[in-house]
Amino acid sequence: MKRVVLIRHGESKWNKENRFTGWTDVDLTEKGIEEAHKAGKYLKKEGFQFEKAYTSYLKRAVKTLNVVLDEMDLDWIPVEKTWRLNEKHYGMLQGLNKAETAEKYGDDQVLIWRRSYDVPPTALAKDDERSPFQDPRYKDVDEKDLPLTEALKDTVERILPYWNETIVPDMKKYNEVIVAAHGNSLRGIIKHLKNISDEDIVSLNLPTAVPYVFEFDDDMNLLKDYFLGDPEEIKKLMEAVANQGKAK
Ligand SMILES: O=C(O)[C@H](O)COP(=O)(O)O
Repeated sequence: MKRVVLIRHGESKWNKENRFTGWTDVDLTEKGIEEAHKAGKYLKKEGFQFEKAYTSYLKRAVKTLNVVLDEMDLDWIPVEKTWRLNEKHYGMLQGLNKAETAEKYGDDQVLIWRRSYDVPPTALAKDDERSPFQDPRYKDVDEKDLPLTEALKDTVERILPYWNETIVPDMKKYNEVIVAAHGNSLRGIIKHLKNISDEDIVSLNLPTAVPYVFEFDDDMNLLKDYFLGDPEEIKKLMEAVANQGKAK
């Protein structure tokens, strides 16, 4: 059996302030670091032995992964970073408060921007200081691949080549790997793995730093998936994420 664990980063400073983050590189809060420690302890207790890890170019995911691996005494395993696992790019919404945006444009519009499969927020200008075109970390990315905004569909389109061409082939030699990424980039992977419809993916909300385990047979056919943790608590955390985009 093969196992891939997906984990969203711990609480970030902008999660705490309820701001759209996307590709903005914000740090974890103390609570976020604690959440990552808790996840690492849990994974260790359950006997996971990751052989490789994958994460994004954004520090909230990188640092979460480091804390998890440290808790598991697995600091030494190979870690591959890729821009393809970055969060969905939130365009002009990046930096805005989600509840205030809902007060201004309505809960329904914010739900479309956050969760619809194919409607992106307004794009950033290429020369906006927040644009990835202005950020040296993306200098090796083909310009045609760099987003100025994204719907989940666009996020899925840039993640799937990485899933299919890097992670799946790696699973020929590894039995257990971990992917530390973001709410929406992971929703994209989960949509693909579980064949979730464009309509049903709207209601999937991932809590921060809760390990989500996917078990596969040797041919990478999905056998089962489950969160590690108390189901009631996880349900409450998911509802809280959903409510972040509602007017107060
Ligand atoms: O980019 C963000 O703001 C968060 O990582 C995910 O936000 P969402 O739950 O509003 O999509």
